[in-house]
Amino acid sequence: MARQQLSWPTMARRLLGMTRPLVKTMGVAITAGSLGHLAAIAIPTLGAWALVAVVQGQGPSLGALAAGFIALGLLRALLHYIEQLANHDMAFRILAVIRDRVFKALRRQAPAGLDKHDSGTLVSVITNDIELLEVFYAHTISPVAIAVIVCTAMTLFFASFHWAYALLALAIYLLLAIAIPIITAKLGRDPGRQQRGDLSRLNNILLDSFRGIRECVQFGQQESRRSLLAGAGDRLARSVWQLQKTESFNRCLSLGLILLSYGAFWALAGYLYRAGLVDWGQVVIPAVAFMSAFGPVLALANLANNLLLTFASGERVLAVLDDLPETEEVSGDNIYEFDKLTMDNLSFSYDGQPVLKDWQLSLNANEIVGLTGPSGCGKSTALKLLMRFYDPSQGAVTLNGQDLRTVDSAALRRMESYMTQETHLFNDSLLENVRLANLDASDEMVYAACRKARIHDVIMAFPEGYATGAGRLGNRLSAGERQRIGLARAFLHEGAVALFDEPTANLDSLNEGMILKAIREEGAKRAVMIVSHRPSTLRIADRLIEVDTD
Ligand SMILES: Nc1ncnc2c1ncn2[C@@H]1O[C@H](COP(=O)(O)OP(=O)(O)OP(=O)(O)O)[C@@H](O)[C@H]1O
Repeated sequence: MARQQLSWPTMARRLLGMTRPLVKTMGVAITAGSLGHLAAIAIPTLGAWALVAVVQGQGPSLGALAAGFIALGLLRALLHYIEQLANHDMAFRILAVIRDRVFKALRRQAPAGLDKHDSGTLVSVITNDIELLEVFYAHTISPVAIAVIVCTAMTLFFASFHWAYALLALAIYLLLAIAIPIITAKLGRDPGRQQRGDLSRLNNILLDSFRGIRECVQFGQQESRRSLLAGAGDRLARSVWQLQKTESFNRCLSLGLILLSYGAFWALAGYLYRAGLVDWGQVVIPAVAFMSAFGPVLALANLANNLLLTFASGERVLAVLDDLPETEEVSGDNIYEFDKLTMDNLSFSYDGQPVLKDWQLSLNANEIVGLTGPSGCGKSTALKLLMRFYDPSQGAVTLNGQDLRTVDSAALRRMESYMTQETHLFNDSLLENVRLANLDASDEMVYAACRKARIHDVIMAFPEGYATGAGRLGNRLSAGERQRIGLARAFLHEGAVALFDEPTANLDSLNEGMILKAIREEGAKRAVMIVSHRPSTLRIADRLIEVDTD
């Protein structure tokens, strides 16, 4: 992930940009929220006004007053409901859009781009980080607008009694809504990032430990693993604690300021009264309104607390969206015939680390080419370049003479199948696990591919046969059996080119012989490249390429 550190305004602008299609819903939330807060402030203010009026002998009837309170209360409830509904409707719609964009970005980057990420971080981004953006969409945008509207309305209301009230209120609002969030943001930004980072580190260690549980047991590493987990848990607890301290400080600061402002308002009102600038009704009514009007601005002051985590998450989500794929998808014409795949003077580096240098290689229709060489010399990397998971740093891979960088990506995937050293089984039936190599294949075609890969009898021995769920089998399939499922997929794929990376590494000599015979038969209708260290496997090759690292 591009670990960019975005400024809060940049991030807010980018996250805000995603709300454009839902601007009407946001308008409803802001209108309902502003009116709802004004209705809430009007309840105690109406009480104060009635009190003053009664003392002056011209109060409203009790019935009218009660009706006013009830109407304002109901209005407040209804408007609050509408505000929350609109905000959450908008937030969850936007989260769906962001999730979709993140998955699209991951698809664009897969498979090569994803090698750079650890799966724990990606899982955190896809789940927790996106969820946390809800705070921004449901509890940040409209509260800011609502606070601006309500504070402006209240400042004007106070000015109608005396300009000094308005000035004091405005100063307090600005301190609460701007100064305190800025202080909190400064203090809490690093702890926020730290907390998100520590959480994904903990996820990584957990996933890693699950995957390596057998090695832990075999090599007696349970205790060291436990202390690694405990250490990550402690680090997370410390960063959460640090964040909590910032939040508590923020709350103390805002509540302290509000209490001080009560005193300041009463002192100002007392001064104005003694100076004969206001009557006592103009003391009580604005003072009660002042004390009741902090809801929206307090929400704004507390917002910085929530935004610390939300923006740390936003940074990670945007980093996934901004990550560039290793290779750009190309859309062009379909390719119907396969003639030749070549590497011309090709060099390739992983992040500046050279792996392949001046490679020359060709694979013709209906031939089997063996590729061998010392471990780490770049054989698997060469297959990935033939699949265009990566583009070369120098030179080119060409298909029928055309640079792979200009070949239609979907057509290329239809033309080439690639069996890797590890076969991943999805949590689906074995039938579907094989069929994913060719979704149009009938059940009979899947069985035939499995027979060729010498896995049919193994599958049929399970009580549910091909319907057996791969997830339920857990680790029951041996490495060789998994590998043969990978082979069955390669046989089922109808592309003109089949690339095999160590297809017989986990097989006994009997199975190896049978599978090589099947691959040999494939070679009659497809171009096959086999990467292997085994001379017995390479014997079926028409041509052998030996990589020389000197
Ligand atoms: N995604 C990657 N990022 C960085 N380096 C990588 C990556 N994949 C492989 N390498 C490095 O590139 C080199 C070539 O790896 P590759 O897997 O292509 O070798 P190989 O010849 O297939 O090895 P083996 O015979 O052991 O399978 C190795 O040094 C490996 O560590």
